[in-house]
Amino acid sequence: MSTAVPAPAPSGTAAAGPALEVRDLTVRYGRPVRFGGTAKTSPAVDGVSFDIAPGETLGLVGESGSGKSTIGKAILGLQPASAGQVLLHGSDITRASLRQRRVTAIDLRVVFQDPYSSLNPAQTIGKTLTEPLRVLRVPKDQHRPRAAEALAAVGLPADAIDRYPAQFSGGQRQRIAIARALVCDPQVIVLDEPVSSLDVSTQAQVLNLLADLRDARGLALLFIAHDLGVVRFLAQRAVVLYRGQVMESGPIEEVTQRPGHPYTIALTAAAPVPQPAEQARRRAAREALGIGTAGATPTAAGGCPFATRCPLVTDVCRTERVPLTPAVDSATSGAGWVVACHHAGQAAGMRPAAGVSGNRSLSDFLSLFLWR
Ligand SMILES: Nc1ncnc2c1ncn2[C@@H]1O[C@H](COP(=O)(O)OP(=O)(O)OP(=O)(O)O)[C@@H](O)[C@H]1O
Repeated sequence: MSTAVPAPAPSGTAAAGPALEVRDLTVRYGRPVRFGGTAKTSPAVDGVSFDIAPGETLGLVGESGSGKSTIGKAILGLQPASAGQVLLHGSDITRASLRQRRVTAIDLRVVFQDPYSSLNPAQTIGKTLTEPLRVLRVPKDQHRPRAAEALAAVGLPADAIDRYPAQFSGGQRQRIAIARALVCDPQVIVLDEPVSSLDVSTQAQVLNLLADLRDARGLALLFIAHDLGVVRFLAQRAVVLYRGQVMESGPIEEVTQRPGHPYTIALTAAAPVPQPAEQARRRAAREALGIGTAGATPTAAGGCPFATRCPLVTDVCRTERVPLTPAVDSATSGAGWVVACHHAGQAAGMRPAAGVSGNRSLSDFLSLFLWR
């Protein structure tokens, strides 16, 4: 069971509740039959809770296989939840019928990682953008003006509407995918690794665009990524996942600058920094941390999932899962900062000197990647 991490009220919307809430979400894929019986698979997502306020970005971060996309799919109704709830503006949409999903699809949109496979090459951009409007039965005379408005919002020329995906670069295609999400005028967008397939300078431009759109429209963004440095650029808060469980969660400054869980510390040490000497120092520090490889055997059910890789592991970690509890420094810093570690006090001593790079401007973001 995890602790919900409340979203701070953004300025001007103090009375508004969260746009999106995920409560104790558990997702299990399939149940393989072995030797004539049923074997329960371990859940891909295990008791995850968070919420996102209007105008806020929550970063969902973790290495491959940690369950990030599964959470995104469960929110969108593409993968059934085994337990828990998803609420959109307070309404439970966890088990919404297709008909109900048609209504929530106006408010809840998605942008996927790969702008090459997510756009139909045989359709004009106009047709792609107006498709959700047709499905949502928006009056036809509004289709073209709304598509044009969405293209303008993402900085593409008006004549893009009659062109085909092949006529655009990867970054422009991702802008088109964002325009397709915006055309319904949504309040929540799930961004599943939206910049991972783009080159570095294009990544920065798309992240800047997303920040501008969020601020101008009060969008709630769930930003799924494996890289804490990228998450830091856009998110106000972060949830760190490992094997489907929340290891740490809280304000982005705390999670990236003073991580409290050994797993977050490992992710932080893996994030790039713009100074080569510091990058080399971190590489050495990372090796000295003695954190095992990503493919390590999972811990037996009931213990901390990170126990087989953790340099601080003791017997209790192998048998008892610790609930999310306020981080060691949380009395003096951001509210809602929680860590699931038996040895969080000791873990603080493993932190790299400067956390993830504090750079947030476009040029600093670019320099961050030059030293990768
Ligand atoms: N359709 C599926 N059937 C069975 N298992 C699945 C399926 N999709 C994902 N999984 C498993 O669920 C777990 C979480 O996968 P998920 O794709 O959500 O992780 P992720 O953090 O998004 O990883 P990545 O960054 O590589 O996309 C993994 O162990 C994965 O193998």
